[in-house]
Amino acid sequence: MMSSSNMGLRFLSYPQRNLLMKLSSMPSVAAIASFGTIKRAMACRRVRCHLNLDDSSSKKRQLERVCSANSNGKFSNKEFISVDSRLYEYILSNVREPEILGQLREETASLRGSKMQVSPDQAQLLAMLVQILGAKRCIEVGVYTGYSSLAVALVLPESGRLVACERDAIYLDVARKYYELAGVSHKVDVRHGLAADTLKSLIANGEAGSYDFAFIDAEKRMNEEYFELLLQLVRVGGIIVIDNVLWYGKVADPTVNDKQTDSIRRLNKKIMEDDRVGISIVPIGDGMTICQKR
Ligand SMILES: C[S@@+](CC[C@H](N)C(=O)[O-])C[C@H]1O[C@@H](n2cnc3c(N)ncnc32)[C@H](O)[C@@H]1O
Repeated sequence: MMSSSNMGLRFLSYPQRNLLMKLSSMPSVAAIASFGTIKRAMACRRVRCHLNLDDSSSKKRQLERVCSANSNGKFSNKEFISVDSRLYEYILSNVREPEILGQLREETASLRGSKMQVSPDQAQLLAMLVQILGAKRCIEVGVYTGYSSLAVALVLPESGRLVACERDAIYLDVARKYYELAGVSHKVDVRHGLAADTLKSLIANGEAGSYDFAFIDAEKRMNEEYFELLLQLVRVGGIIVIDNVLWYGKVADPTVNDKQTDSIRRLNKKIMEDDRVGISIVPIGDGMTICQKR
């Protein structure tokens, strides 16, 4: 049996668990706050903090977690925390993950691309947003094996509908199996094909302005197109969530200029300047932007 302090580890496969334990023993690794990105956390840059090297190691660790945003005094030296592996484990141990989602996560862990899955804390946030909105009509772009879509479908009312867009049929087989097991198949309208085509067909079908909630989590270079199409499909007051907006921290690193990073940066800037939506970047997982249509 797992001790309560290790409860968060139940979310991890054995290789990930081992990796996390290694990370825990490395005092200055700022593990990125994502279940799906623990491997990448090994390469994660240290967060620069004001450290007193004479302090005890526990005090040092505390200071490492509390950092100061001190860019030209613009943000009044506001303090914030970085999530290391121990703190992230604590967060995971406080996530209420439905049993069926846990089973899907375990099954997915052995599949190619399992790191693409959103983390349990992210799925919990998506489900909560759907509930706060009282959403009935939702869209997901990028289903993979169905973890985030199942989290949403589980909290939709019986009359609710989730249009689930995915181009890879093999992943959809797993997703469909879990929709069945969870008893939510009737709420999920699976669309196998390119997501942009599906979104355009919904618009052509007169469904613009009729959706409450959308989640974008597919090919990052397509995000701008997905965002524009979804902005047509979502009603005023509805929400669009975009995943991976921090891109493992690369968006803030001026030395990184690959196409994917550039496209994520460009969209972040565009959305920041876009009066059509209210916005909030939430540093959960690999970063999510919550946009509310005005
Ligand atoms: C990051 S994964 C989605 C993870 C999922 N939201 C979850 O939490 O389990 C991205 C998925 O988008 C799919 N995808 C990528 N490009 C796509 C496209 N143009 N149309 C539809 N699906 C696409 C991929 O096949 C992959 O399964």
